[in-house]
Amino acid sequence: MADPIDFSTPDPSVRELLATHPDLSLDAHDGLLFEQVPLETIAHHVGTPCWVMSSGTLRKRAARLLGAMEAAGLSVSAHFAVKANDHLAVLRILSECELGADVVSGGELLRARKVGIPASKIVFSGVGKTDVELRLALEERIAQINVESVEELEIISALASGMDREINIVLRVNPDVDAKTHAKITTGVAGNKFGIPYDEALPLYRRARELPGVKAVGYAVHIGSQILTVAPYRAAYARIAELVRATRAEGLAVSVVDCGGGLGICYRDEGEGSPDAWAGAIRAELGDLDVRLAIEPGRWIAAPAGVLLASVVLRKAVTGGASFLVLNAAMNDLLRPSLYDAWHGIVPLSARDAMGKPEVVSVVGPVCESGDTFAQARLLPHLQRGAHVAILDTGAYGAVMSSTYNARPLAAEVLVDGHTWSVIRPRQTVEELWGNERFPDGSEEAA
Ligand SMILES: Cc1ncc(COP(=O)(O)O)c(C=O)c1O
Ligand SMILES: N[C@@H](CCCC[NH3+])C(=O)O
Repeated sequence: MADPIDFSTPDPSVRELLATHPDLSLDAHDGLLFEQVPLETIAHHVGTPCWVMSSGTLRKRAARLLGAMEAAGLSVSAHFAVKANDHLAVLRILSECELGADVVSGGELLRARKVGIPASKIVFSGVGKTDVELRLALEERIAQINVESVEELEIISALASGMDREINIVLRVNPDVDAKTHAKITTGVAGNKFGIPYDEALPLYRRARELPGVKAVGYAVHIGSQILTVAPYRAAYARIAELVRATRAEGLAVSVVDCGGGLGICYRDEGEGSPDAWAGAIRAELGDLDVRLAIEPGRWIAAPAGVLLASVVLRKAVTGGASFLVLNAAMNDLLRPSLYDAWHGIVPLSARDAMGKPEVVSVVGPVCESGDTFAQARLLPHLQRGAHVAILDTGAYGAVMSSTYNARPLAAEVLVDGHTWSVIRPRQTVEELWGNERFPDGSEEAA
């Protein structure tokens, strides 16, 4: 007899999706479990939309990544890319796993410090750090600032000298290597705003050695996100190795290479980026350089550790076409499908629903934008009004990219750990949406 949840479709079935998500399972009685917690329980008590993060998945994936580096014989300091998920509870778990932080704003820096990540384990990237943010980094004495332009180098030098400080700087190089990822998340080809053009890196390194307040210690490279093959990494690292050798040939010391992040995950059926292959690329190209190595992973650790729970508000029938399944989650919650046409698995929470007769539907949110679409022409089990679903792989670039567009309060967040769960951010109230708004006459209430 055919497996009732293994229906034939170009998209992965519920069973196939669960096979690539080991901490999600379908229990005949309790429905979809994250670790050992029935997600229906959370939907029932907390309501939807609701983000759910798994502590166990975060820990396992952090350990797996660090283990791959170690197995390759590499001593690497790992800095979690806080932009992927900046919730304090998530950062605390990852800091307990020995990860430092890669930050791109003063706010992220302070979040990392708030959970006790030592300044010595914080690196600061980004093309437009403000003076206020740079002063904060200098005051905190973070490990290094990844510099993205000559202009920024001069600003940091002036600020640091004014504060009588010296800070380690690493030049982020744009190696002009195509990461073969989505155009909106590639960062390492000429023309992207990120990094210093390859040919300008060594002259700038020379210049940095002459400037007060800054100590050039190495190079960084980050070519993009959701990278699934090792070839772009090898190409980028080979160029960095060449640069390190050329720099040393001039008698200049280089002690750090920051290999960036970008390792991709399996959203659909693309297979996930391999930590072993990534570690192999680092070892092959940079292993004999005698430098301190760093990585900045975000998505690979956090994305599969999160789901977004939503309810079916209604089914909208379309004559002669696929019905719309309108959810109570929307693009203001999860922006990735609207922004990048990203594909996310959608799985019913109830075991009975998950085994329902499949049909082709379009899954949309209620926001007034045609782009507010989670899935087009998706084969899903038949779902009725009120049914709950989990949108998978939303632990990275999910809640952090939410907005309150259409006056929709930010969704609640829950953390599961084994059999237990807790609310780590209550649902925002409508009153909180306008709590900071004032009328021009200074009053807080409409007349
Ligand atoms: C400088 C830098 N480091 C690390 C990351 C993390 O990337 P990912 O989440 O793809 O690992 C990013 C985001 O792409 C980044 O811009
Ligand atoms: N926000 C993007 C990734 C950008 C990574 C940051 N440079 C995503 O959801 O895939």
